[in-house]
Amino acid sequence: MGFQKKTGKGRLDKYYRLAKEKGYRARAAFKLLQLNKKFGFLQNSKVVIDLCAAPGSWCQVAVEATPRGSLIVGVDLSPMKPIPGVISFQSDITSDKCRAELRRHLKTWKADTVLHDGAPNVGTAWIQDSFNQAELTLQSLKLACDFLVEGGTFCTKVFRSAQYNQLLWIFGQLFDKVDATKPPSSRNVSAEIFCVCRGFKAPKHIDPRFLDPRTAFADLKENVTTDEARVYKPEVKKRKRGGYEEGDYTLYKEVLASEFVESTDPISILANSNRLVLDTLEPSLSLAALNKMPATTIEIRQYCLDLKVLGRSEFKKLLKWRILAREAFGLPTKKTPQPAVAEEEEVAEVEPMDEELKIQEDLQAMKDKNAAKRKREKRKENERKTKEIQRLQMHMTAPMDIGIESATGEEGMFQLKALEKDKVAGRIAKGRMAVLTERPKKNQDSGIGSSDDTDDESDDLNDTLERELDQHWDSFQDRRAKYEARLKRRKQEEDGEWEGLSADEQESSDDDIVQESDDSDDDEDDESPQRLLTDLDGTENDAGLSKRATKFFNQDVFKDIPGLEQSDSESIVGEGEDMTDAPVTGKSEAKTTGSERGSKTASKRNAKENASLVIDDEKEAEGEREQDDSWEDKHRRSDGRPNIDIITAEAMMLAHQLASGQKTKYDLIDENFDKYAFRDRDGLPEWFVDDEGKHDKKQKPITKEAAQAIKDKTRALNARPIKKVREAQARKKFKTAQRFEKLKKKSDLLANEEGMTEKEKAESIAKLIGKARKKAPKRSVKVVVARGANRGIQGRPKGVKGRYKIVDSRMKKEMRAQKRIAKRK
Ligand SMILES: C[S@@+](CC[C@H](N)C(=O)[O-])C[C@H]1O[C@@H](n2cnc3c(N)ncnc32)[C@H](O)[C@@H]1O
Repeated sequence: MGFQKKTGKGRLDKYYRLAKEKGYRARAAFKLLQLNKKFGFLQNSKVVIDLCAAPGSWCQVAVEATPRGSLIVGVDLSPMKPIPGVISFQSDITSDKCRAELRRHLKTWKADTVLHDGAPNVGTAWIQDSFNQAELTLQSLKLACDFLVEGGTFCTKVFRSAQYNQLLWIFGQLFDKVDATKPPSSRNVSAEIFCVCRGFKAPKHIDPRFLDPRTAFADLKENVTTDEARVYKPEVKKRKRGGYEEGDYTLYKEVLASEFVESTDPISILANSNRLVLDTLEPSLSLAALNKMPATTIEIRQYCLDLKVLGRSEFKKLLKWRILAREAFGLPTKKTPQPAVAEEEEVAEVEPMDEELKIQEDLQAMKDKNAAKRKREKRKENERKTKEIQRLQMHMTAPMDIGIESATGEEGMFQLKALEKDKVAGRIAKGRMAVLTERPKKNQDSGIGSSDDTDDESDDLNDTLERELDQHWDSFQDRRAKYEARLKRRKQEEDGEWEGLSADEQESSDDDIVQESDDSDDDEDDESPQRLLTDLDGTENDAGLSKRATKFFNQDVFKDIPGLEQSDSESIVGEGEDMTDAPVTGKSEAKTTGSERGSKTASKRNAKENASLVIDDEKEAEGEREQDDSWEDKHRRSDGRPNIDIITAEAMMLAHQLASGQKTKYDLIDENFDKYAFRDRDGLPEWFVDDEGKHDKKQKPITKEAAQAIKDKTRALNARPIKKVREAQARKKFKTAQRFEKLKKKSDLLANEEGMTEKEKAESIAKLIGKARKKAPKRSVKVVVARGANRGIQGRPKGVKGRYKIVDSRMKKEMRAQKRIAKRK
């Protein structure tokens, strides 16, 4: 017979695993451990009887929990592997033989505790199963009453069935204290419950009716084996515990077939008779008619010979035959119109049970199916979530992705479907169109609501406009916040560099900023959003110069430069823009300053550049500013500091000089005004200008420290593992963390385990840790066969490094032989 894995009902649960780990033969061990922990009856038990003990886990627990040298006797229908310290034998606990055997083992002793965890073969109808279980419990109680010492304990399994209350009542009569409990290790799906009956009263005389299932479960027994059950479920064989009927002491019963046909209770005849007689010595008209009927086939005759061997389908055929016979005899049947109420019932009796059973079965099947489906879905959902979290932890996904995915579920907040339902999507689409098409109209119109549109439409338009204004206002707020932050940052960076400015000027500059924001606030009333944004930037003053440019050119140095005042604002704006927004690089500074000095070439170039910088359109300006913003955002770290990677020794040296205060930004700018800055490039070929551009720079001296710093940096970069390796390392780390987390959970579970001692807990946890620990790789041992030059040598063979083992040709065979012998033992 193949081994069947217990996967049903989630059998491989934690207790199953724990039982395996601890060497218990069944997970049931934990039920007794938990019961004993709660009621503590095994500690003082010197004699224990375990009824229905196989495979023996309760016996194992009993050996552990009882005082050393206690007598433990286990009995079961099935054979049981021996357990040290336990006497076990095979017997039926309902038999007298079992009682005698127990007596033999106990001699004159009495048991302190009787355990019973018996379960008869189940799998038929639930009512039948539970009744059999209750019967078995009563049998075990009977044995307990025979063997228990006064004050002893009886611990038994009971099903929460119709007999449960009767059993509890009987326990109550025989014991001082009865506790019914379900230990945590007992599955919730199981109807089992455990009764711990303490303080056996040991009465001199026990009313035999207590221990007789016929009387103990008197009013329930009839329900269990009805005639219908016997006919429709003939495979459920029931022992005849009720004894013989009054005055009828024969087991074999014959009934005339005509009687069966005429009877109003055909079921009881089929259930209680052995044979339907079709031929009698005395002539009978009705039997003759039955014999002549074409429906009385050989098959039917065979069925009538022995009713006890018939199954459900045969009984059905007999009942059909009966109906045909009744029709032939003119007796009322279900098909005929109902002449008499009394006879109408007889056939109708058969159907309800059949249908009811079917409906019940169908209902149950549907329920099971639904429950399974729900469970499956829940499990899938949980698995999906776990995976997502893992992916997130491994940086394989962004939290946003989860949001999107989860939004696709039923509860998705932003489901388009849901929007469609509410017709919101349509409204949104409509609103958008309105924005695009109605805007120009609005400018032509004198005002909102002045059009001839219907009220609804104008309301929609108002809504849309309002929404749009809100959006503009929000984006304006965002941008203003960003702008102010940037401005502040710049101011901080440049503090001290504008030493030439007086305090008043500084104040005025501050005022300017306030003014700007005020302006922009005022502009809020202006309906053009573009204007809002342009003013917000506020980098220009009335003359078209940026503030910084104005400050710059207000310096005394520029006072005497002719043409600067009348220089077109566009070019100055360009310069101003360059000064403020472009990143400071030697080259750009050189260019800018070159133009300022009025050098012919540079000014020409600048004129070109400035021409390209001319901003005729506010939108374009805005776009550029946005580009600058994004450049700045990109090149700034989250803490607001510039994100510059220094990769050349020259840059490192400059950075060092700037950081140590040896030089200022303006020193660096000044240094760039050299002979190379004023080259006349007019008329030169492009390739030449390009090539010159690469070299017409002053070679700056590089300090030893800067060179070393760059070298170190490069070395550190090179020493860094490649991306793949780093990912693998991260994965490994993550997996280890996961394993550790699992281990922690398991240990917590074990630590909170009720049915274990502290020592056991510590041992189990140590075992878990041992398992989780990465095993050290086995050190390889070189096997050297002792032949040739190695035959009979002492010590390390020549040319062999590391661990070694010398073997000879016999060793393999001898080892195998030893194993064979050990197996035979
Ligand atoms: C759930 S198992 C008992 C498990 C046991 N307590 C343990 O811990 O290993 C139920 C046992 O009851 C036994 N059993 C059922 N009817 C019995 C009977 N009439 N006499 C003896 N044993 C019976 C079955 O053979 C089965 O081994």
